[in-house]
Amino acid sequence: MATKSVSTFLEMKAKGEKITMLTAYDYSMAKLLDDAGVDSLLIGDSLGMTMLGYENTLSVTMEDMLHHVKAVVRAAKQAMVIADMPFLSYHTTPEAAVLNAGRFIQEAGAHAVKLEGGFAVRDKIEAIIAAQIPVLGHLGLTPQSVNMMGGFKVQGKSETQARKLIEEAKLLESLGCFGIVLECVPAKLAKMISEAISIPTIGIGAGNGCDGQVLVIQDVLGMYDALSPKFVKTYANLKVAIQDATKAYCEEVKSGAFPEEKHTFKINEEVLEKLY
Ligand SMILES: Nc1nc(=O)c2c([nH]1)NC[C@@H]1CN(c3ccc(C(=O)N[C@@H](CCC(=O)O)C(=O)O)cc3)CN21
Ligand SMILES: CC(C)C(=O)C(=O)O
Ligand SMILES: [Mg+2]
Repeated sequence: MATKSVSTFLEMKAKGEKITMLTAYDYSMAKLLDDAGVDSLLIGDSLGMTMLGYENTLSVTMEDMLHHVKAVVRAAKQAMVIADMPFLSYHTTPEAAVLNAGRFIQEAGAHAVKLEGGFAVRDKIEAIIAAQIPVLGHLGLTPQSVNMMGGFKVQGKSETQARKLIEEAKLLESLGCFGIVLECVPAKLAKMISEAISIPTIGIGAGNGCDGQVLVIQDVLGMYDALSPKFVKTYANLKVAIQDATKAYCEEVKSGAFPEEKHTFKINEEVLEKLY
């Protein structure tokens, strides 16, 4: 089966069919999610927090990202694979932005890239799209601006902020982005934006009026507790499952109950005889 693409996203919005997206950072998880039928896999720079243990996403490099994007691409058979551009990989010049976006396509095999911001990164988005690389926008809470925002806070609550968000969403549409992630934006504003543009909005903490939803997979599976944003729904509690399994394994190794005979390999008795 061919992978889902930019046109799939646009058709889904036109038909009113919701788009599903989850983050994935490694082969085995990406394979499970792809087999389960998720529409798109995002290698988020949130991997800096969930996979690498940083406090925010600012330390993540192109090399960190490429390593994980390559692993996810190997697993994806039907989902669209989107690589998140890390801090500083698209902020300097349009040329640098194209070359870095291009590495995700050429070296890693991603289908599209995502980057944060509106007016401030307009020329970079234009240049990447001119190079025929599909771009997913990202507005609202843009974690790479954490030091400007003074923390991970809901965005677009004031009239000025809300107007800016609406204008930026229209700008991204006009530049040719194939969708926009709306992160931590009031639900009614996100709905208004979704209705005002023809490209899909993918919400995270932005309510049910968006055209699709994205969450961080560790949050969905209940295996990362350094953060607990209000917008997360935990669909499984793997923290408990993983810790119970770990404790059971350790107990059985200590007691000698594991491994059992069925977990072992045999040697011919005649060979053994010669060794004695
Ligand atoms: N595991 C994980 N999940 C995420 O959703 C996520 C990451 N990591 N890393 C990158 C960013 C950071 N994100 C965050 C982190 C914290 C909040 C948070 O605590 N928000 C408050 C809202 C505060 C306010 O009222 O302004 C909340 O209560 O949800 C939100 C988004 C979303 N992203
Ligand atoms: C939460 C999503 C949208 C993201 O940007 C990430 O995982 O890095
Ligand atoms: Mg990100």
